[in-house]
Amino acid sequence: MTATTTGWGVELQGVTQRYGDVVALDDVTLTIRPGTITGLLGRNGSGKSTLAGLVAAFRRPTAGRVLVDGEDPWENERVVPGVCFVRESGDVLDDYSLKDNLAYVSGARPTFSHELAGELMDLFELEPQRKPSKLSRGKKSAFGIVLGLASRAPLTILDEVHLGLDAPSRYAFYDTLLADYAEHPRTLVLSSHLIDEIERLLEDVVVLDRGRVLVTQDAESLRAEGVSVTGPATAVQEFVAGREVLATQRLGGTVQTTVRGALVEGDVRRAREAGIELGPVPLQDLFVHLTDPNRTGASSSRAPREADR
Ligand SMILES: Nc1ncnc2c1ncn2[C@@H]1O[C@H](COP(=O)(O)OP(=O)(O)OP(=O)(O)O)[C@@H](O)[C@H]1O
Repeated sequence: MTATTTGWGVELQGVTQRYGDVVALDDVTLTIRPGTITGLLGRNGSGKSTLAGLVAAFRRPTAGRVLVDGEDPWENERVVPGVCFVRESGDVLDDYSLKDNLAYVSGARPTFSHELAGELMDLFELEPQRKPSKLSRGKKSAFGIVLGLASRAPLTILDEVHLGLDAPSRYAFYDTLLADYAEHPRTLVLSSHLIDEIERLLEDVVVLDRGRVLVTQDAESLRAEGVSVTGPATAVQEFVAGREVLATQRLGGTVQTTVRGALVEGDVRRAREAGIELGPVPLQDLFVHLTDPNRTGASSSRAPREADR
């Protein structure tokens, strides 16, 4: 295997995945840059796990092409050992101890770090002699994380693995992930519908919505795209005219509108003169607005919904 230090990239070209009548992914084209931490975000059922499963070569797409480090991963002896896909459900040998599971995985992963595995086992207080079937949900998730991070695979996909962890364990996971990523650059994909906690980790963001790509962008520019505009109703209405309005709330004569689209030169001065306050929008809020099923059109401006009035 030619594991690079900067990780493997992923490309999907016109990928469709059907399960009978269900179209889980619909003509998806996107790139995951090598050597980045990418957030694979989307509401329940949006197709995140399906996409991850295709990249990990668990199945072949109904149509389109999946490329991992430039090659089709399906039954690919070079690529498959370099892709580590950890699901919350956990793909472990339930009748074997954690220690035996670690031995099994390390044998299949040339990049596996026993040192990091040991550190993480201690951090999450996992006893090597225990069997996965005897672990609590949180400890099971933690063990998945041990396998995922210690594998140091050039492409690691962690699918909702942190959801079962309590808050201290989640923060320990985020810190360890960042520290290890800094020392051992690779491609990490974190799938989640809970964004507030992981957003500080993300360099790139892919948002899926009902099987389609809604956003694929670097996190910094996506953050800069969301602007909260607050002030007197008429002034705000004039200021946001021609912009993509994601949501509007009214409180008496004051209106708070969330718009998508980076500020342009002169906006800050114009806002100040009109008595308008401009502020950032958390990625989580932007995600909620973008994936709102009542939202029409991804790029056009729209009038506030009735419910907003
Ligand atoms: N094996 C399957 N058979 C039939 N339908 C499936 C199968 N796996 C997924 N689906 C359907 O495909 C769609 C996408 O599911 P997927 O699990 O990929 O979404 P997700 O974004 O990972 O969801 P969640 O956040 O709830 O885990 C859903 O409508 C789901 O019901």
